[in-house]
Amino acid sequence: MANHWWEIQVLCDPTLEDLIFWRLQTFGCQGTSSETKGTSRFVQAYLPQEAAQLLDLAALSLAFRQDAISVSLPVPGVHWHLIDEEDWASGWKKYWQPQPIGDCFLVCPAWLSPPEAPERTILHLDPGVAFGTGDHATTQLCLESLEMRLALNSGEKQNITLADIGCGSGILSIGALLLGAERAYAVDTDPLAVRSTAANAKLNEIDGDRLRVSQGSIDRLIETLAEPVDGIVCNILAEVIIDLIPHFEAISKPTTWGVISGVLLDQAKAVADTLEQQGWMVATLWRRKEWCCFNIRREQ
Ligand SMILES: C[S@@+](CC[C@H](N)C(=O)[O-])C[C@H]1O[C@@H](n2cnc3c(N)ncnc32)[C@H](O)[C@@H]1O
Repeated sequence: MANHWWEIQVLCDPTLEDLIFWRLQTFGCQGTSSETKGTSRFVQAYLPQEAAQLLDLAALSLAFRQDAISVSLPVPGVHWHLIDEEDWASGWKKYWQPQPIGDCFLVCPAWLSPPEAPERTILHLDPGVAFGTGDHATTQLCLESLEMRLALNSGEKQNITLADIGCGSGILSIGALLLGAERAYAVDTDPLAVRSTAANAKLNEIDGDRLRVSQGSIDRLIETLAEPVDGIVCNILAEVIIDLIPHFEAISKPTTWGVISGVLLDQAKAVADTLEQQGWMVATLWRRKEWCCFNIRREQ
């Protein structure tokens, strides 16, 4: 029995209520209620915290939006928050165990002792409230892509620099640095993520000069980077990524590659079209569950 729950609140046109209930139940919600608010219906649903991550909730919200648009009704207002977050902060840790990712990594919660003589590279993590425990398919796809780029090209990796846009817990930057990249420039619009990335860099004994983290987005990188980077990682949502892609060029050189995730399969075409329009070639497209990850490079 979970102690900590997502409370999902949806304010919708009454015509959409059944469809919203169906989506919430399919999503795994275990309790729902609804009431009238003015001319709308207010639906609440509950889900154990460990059953969904923020990207899943954002995807659910997108599905509500698309349902409404497809029948020309107003887009529902959707909010979610954790109930009992204070207890959750210590409670959820019980459920998180060391997790192997790809061929190289073992993501290890900071409060557990890592295995002695590990065969894998240990990535210590305490994400706090930031996204990026390694549990989500998109984070895994990005780490595996970085592994392919860095571990498999060991001769070329020494001088690699990386931009990590939407760094969350810092897991991707830290993974790249542990694989031998020289420096990562990480940004996130959420100040809690910035703090989490800096703390996780310390946990992994990564020098502050190798992982430079600041609050902001790609505009912050454009302002501050003295030179273009060798690689870009960006695991956010498709709508955000589509807006960011036209700015990738400003921090790139002709050989720059990218790892892009946070994209649902049915949004892949829109992202691929934008990449192509902006001079990026999709080298591989990996998928896991309903998510995909683009490995891209500049079109020569
Ligand atoms: C899905 S999490 C990814 C975290 C981590 N990189 C990973 O792969 O697990 C997305 C992160 O992007 C941040 N974010 C959202 N929009 C952004 C934007 N426009 N620019 C930079 N960061 C953004 C969020 O605050 C969140 O921490």
